[in-house]
Amino acid sequence: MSEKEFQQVGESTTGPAQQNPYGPNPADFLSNVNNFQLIDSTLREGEQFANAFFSTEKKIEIAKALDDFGVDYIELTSPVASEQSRKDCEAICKLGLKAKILTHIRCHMDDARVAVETGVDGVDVVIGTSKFLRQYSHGKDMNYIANSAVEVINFVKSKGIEIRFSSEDSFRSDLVDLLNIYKTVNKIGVNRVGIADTVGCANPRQVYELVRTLKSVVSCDIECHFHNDTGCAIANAYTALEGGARLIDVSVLGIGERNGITPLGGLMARMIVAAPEYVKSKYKLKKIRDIENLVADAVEVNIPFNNPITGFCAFTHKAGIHAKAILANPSTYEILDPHDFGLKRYIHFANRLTGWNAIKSRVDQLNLNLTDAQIKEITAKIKKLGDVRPLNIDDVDSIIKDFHMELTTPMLKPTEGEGEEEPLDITGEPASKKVKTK
Ligand SMILES: CC(=O)SCCNC(=O)CCNC(=O)[C@H](O)C(C)(C)COP(=O)(O)OP(=O)(O)OC[C@H]1O[C@@H](n2cnc3c(N)ncnc32)[C@H](O)[C@@H]1OP(=O)(O)O
Ligand SMILES: O=C(O)CCC(=O)C(=O)O
Ligand SMILES: [Zn+2]
Repeated sequence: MSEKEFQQVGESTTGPAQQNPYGPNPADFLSNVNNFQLIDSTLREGEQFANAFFSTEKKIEIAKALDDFGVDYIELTSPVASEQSRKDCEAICKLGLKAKILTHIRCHMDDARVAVETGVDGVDVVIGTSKFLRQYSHGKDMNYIANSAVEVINFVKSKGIEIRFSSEDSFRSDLVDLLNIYKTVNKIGVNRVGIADTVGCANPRQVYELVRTLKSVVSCDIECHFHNDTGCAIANAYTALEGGARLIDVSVLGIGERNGITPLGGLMARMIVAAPEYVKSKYKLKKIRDIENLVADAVEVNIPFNNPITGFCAFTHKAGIHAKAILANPSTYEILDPHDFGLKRYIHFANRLTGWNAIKSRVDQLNLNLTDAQIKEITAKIKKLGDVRPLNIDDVDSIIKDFHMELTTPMLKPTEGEGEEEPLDITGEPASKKVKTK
């Protein structure tokens, strides 16, 4: 459907989010909903998306766009993945971006030695702690994991750059194992610990509980990484922040392994409702559409129709009841203000679910003078035609203009023998059936 089929309505609303009664509970002193940071992993997790191939130039373009948007960190593919990955990592480090540059490695000295030479601001270290990964991925026990974590962390710290330790598959790991390893790495001064829902199995309640528990055993910041296999990635990120996590991993459009992780745009939609001032002051929300288009083009996908914020109908209102209320006050059916994202709202009135209020607003836009009764009559014609086929804005405008013209043009008297067959208008009704009163 083209934009032309919609009527654009309204100016910026006065902060519907601020009136949201479901905002964070101010009594929750651990919450970081008003004080979170973003680690964008489009150039790491996102490169693991099935369709992704980023040339050096494309990586640089994406990194610059993310930096301009205001993400706090940009995470890059491991420099040991390939020779070009290492060179790209070095090239991005040299750009002098405001965002800190991280690279993501296995918990192994071989990887760490290469990582610290790239010029990154920090290293994200990960190792699987669940039974599945310990048995079938790397084959190491918790004791070995703890020892190699300590070695890698101390080494990276000695280079004067940030270090984060994360357990892969945290939600299928033994809680005691997890807390022990996190306590160990916290003690030796890791900058952050990470929780990863690697298979997307966690729900928001489990996330909240794990973050709160972890918060009671470590003093460093907590980062969270959520896969979206069961559709909880945004909700889990939000509850992680409520529970006291400080950093969330995102990628543009959520691209990553399988169906990906918490999407940057979707998380912004959630967070602007919860913390409007913080989000608006920190991130250039009007850039979201451009960044999504950039990445969508790069990995050859379309933006999903139901994407938060940028889905083609994210701010399009259709049913008559909705349209009437939106025209009166957009907050009736919008929790997000499209203008915050440099976008517009539309009323889709060319269909049989429309109502006379929506049609009246189109009549006003066309600068025509018709009574409410006349507009209701036009609405009935639109619905009648809308029962037969999909409509577009030109259909509706023709019905309106035709009706108006009939009102304002004097009827020609048929000469004898002519006019037995009255002309039908676009809706198939005799033109003379129109109400002529004002
Ligand atoms: C959940 C995640 O997304 S984690 C991040 C995933 N990212 C990547 O995999 C980056 C891209 N990967 C690569 O380029 C390659 O897999 C490399 C270069 C890292 C390794 O390649 P290869 O040496 O050929 O090994 P391969 O990929 O087949 O297997 C992974 C190896 O890493 C080991 N390993 C896996 N995870 C870890 C870990 N967290 N810490 C230490 N070692 C690990 C495995 O035991 C296996 O070692 P093996 O050679 O003894 O079998
Ligand atoms: O490093 C991390 O925290 C997460 C790694 C990852 O991509 C995952 O576990 O899904
Ligand atoms: Zn992941």
